[in-house]
Amino acid sequence: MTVNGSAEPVIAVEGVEKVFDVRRKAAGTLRRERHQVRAVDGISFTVPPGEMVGYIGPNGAGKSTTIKMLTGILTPSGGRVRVAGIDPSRDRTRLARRIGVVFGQRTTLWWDLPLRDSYQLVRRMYRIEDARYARNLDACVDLLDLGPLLDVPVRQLSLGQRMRGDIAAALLHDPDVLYLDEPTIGLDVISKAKVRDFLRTVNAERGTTVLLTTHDLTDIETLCSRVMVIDHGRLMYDGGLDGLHAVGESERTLVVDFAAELPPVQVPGARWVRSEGPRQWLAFPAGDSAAPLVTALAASHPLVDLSVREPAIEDVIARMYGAA
Ligand SMILES: Nc1ncnc2c1ncn2[C@@H]1O[C@H](COP(=O)(O)OP(=O)(O)OP(=O)(O)O)[C@@H](O)[C@H]1O
Repeated sequence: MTVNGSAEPVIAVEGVEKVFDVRRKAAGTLRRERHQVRAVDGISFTVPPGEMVGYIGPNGAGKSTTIKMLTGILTPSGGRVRVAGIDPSRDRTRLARRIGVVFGQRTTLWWDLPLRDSYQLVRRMYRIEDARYARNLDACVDLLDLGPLLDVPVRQLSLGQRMRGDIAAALLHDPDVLYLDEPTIGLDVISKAKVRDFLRTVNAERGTTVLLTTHDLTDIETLCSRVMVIDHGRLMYDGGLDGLHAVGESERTLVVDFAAELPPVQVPGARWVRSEGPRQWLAFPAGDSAAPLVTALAASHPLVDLSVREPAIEDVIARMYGAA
């Protein structure tokens, strides 16, 4: 990748705005009034090559609009965007060779074609040379377990299989930057883990820069060193996940099944939340490790089972605003 090794950011966004003109019916009349929606309202950030950044926020916050401006689908109303040194809205075709895009909610594959044929079309579209295509396809097939799926039409794939197929398609041309919009939405636990492992490997081995939009905090925790939070079109936070938890005073929950019904247990570092038969819920700061709690509980009471529940990203954000 050409920008790798230099201090140049691969994504540079400076004071970017996107205003939509919409017409809405005025209350109590049949008239339609003009109205402006500031979907993105003056955002600035840079992403150095090889970083994996989470881009999160509540519904309607402006995430997709930002990503569409970074891919060149939408032209900003103001400000400046550069991706791999290219102005996306001016040179979308050139940019397409440098970026890969995956939307969890829809496929970029050909519905009636087997995966193998879809990949051939991608190869022709991007004019990927034979050796590189073979190398990238082999790596994706291997790491994403796509071998048995290559001859299956896309419409017959499960959501998790299709998502793995989509991610491979986005990487065949070796993009510098990968945009992922809800890549684990609707997937089961095993498929989610596979997708996350794969993304980590791609990032580590190829140095691909990743911008990830998700509502699943575990995606962010397992993949991203940095998170940006957007709300009402503005960047509310840009930093490490620990900082977000601290600002949001967020908590994780330990769900413990004891061998017998017990009075509320008291453990240092945790707060009893509720009990239901032998099951108890204990909250602890999201930035802390669960290990000392588990050790303390196991030492004092026989345990049958336990699990840790992550705070929903909406809760973290809601608390963040509550604390602000
Ligand atoms: N083409 C459009 N025309 C008019 N308004 C739009 C358009 N696209 C987005 N918006 C508005 O811009 C705001 C931001 O939308 P956007 O889709 O970027 O949010 P988001 O953060 O991606 O939300 P979600 O998590 O629900 O996908 C919303 O108020 C939305 O209704």
